[in-house]
Amino acid sequence: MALLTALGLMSGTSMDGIDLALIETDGAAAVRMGPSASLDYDDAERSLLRQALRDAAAMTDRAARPGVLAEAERRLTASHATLVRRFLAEQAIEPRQVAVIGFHGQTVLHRPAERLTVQIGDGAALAAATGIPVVSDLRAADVAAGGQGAPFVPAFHRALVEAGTLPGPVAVLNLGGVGNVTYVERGQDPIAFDTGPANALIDDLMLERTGRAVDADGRAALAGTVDAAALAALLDHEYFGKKPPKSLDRNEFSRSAVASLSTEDAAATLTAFTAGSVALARRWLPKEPALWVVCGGGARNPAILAALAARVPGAVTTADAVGWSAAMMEAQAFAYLAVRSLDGLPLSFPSTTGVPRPMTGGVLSRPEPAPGPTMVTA
Ligand SMILES: Nc1ncnc2c1ncn2[C@@H]1O[C@H](COP(=O)(O)OP(=O)(O)OP(=O)(O)O)[C@@H](O)[C@H]1O
Ligand SMILES: CC(=O)N[C@H]1[C@@H]2OC[C@@H](O2)[C@@H](O)[C@@H]1O[C@H](C)C(=O)O
Repeated sequence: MALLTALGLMSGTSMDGIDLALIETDGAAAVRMGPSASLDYDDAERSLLRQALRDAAAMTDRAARPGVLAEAERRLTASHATLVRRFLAEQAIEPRQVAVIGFHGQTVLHRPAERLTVQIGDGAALAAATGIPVVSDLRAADVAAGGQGAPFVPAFHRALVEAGTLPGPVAVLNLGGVGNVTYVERGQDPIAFDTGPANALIDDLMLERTGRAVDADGRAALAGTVDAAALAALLDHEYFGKKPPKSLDRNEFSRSAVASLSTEDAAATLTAFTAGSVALARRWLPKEPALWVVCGGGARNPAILAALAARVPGAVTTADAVGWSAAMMEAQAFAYLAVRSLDGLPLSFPSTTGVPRPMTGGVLSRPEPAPGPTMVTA
């Protein structure tokens, strides 16, 4: 099949901004990575999204937009449109050169056990604003069919691993707000699930203690000491004993176990918690991974990378070090998934989300056709 040019847009659980990536792909084995861009949310957008998560907590109908959700969806869609238009102008790309946009939106609620996952983001409005077909709501069909609706990046992780020559089995570890792993052995369906918290608890701690939601370069954690009792309490959570498929809501875990510790010791302990939950995830993998490829913002935190290397027997590296993009992996993945959606190919599998059968999905919104020439009659 011919290669299509696709844009992927991701607004992840850390709610720090939007990533955009261009790829060319046939939706199968061929993936060529192109330029990318990001747009940070401003403080007003960040607090609006945090409020949207609170207002979504009581939702039972995924189409409802209680509280600030409607406003948050409008603002978020407008920011995505701004980023797309800015990127196309900078790269001198015409909208008609882009076959599709994969629009993840922002997860505001994820309760797969209740067949409920809610991503805000208006696909039709984004198509109208950009003049490009948009595939949105990519998780909905999976959850409606009984799947976890996450993780969804594994189909892309597999394509990358199978196109390369890395020593296997390979575990691709995404450390965003939440962590998820994809285990890839050549010729087999990927195995994937959420591992536990990645940066979300660390971000929330730092926001509370310093006013800035990041432990930049792991500096606080590297200056602190792990509190063994608090770490044991954190790791004593039923999620880690649960067999995959399984996925997490951003706010599934509490950081109350580190509340009385200094900022440094609390950060060190939460960092060890992230690494420790990945180490526990190994019990669900058929073989010990030879290589762990870390992507997402966690790949930029040396304290997390060191804590991980101390806890897993395989080698630990980053996506950038193997020629992929740690920062853009998810945006690229949603571009790839949008092309698969156009082709009716599966986005998720029984071994990734627990969906009963390989499942396609996504909702396609086409821009209105440009008005044709007006007939002038005498
Ligand atoms: N230099 C850095 N040092 C430490 N942490 C960092 C650094 N840069 C980014 N991060 C962390 O990475 C996170 C963002 O990662 P990423 O963009 O992969 O998350 P996301 O896509 O929003 O989340 P998810 O994958 O869960 O949807 C933030 O939580 C931030 O704290
Ligand atoms: C419901 C939802 O948005 N989940 C996110 C979240 O952030 C990381 C982890 O939890 C993962 O399951 C998923 O994102 C990535 C992109 C995925 O679906 O692969």
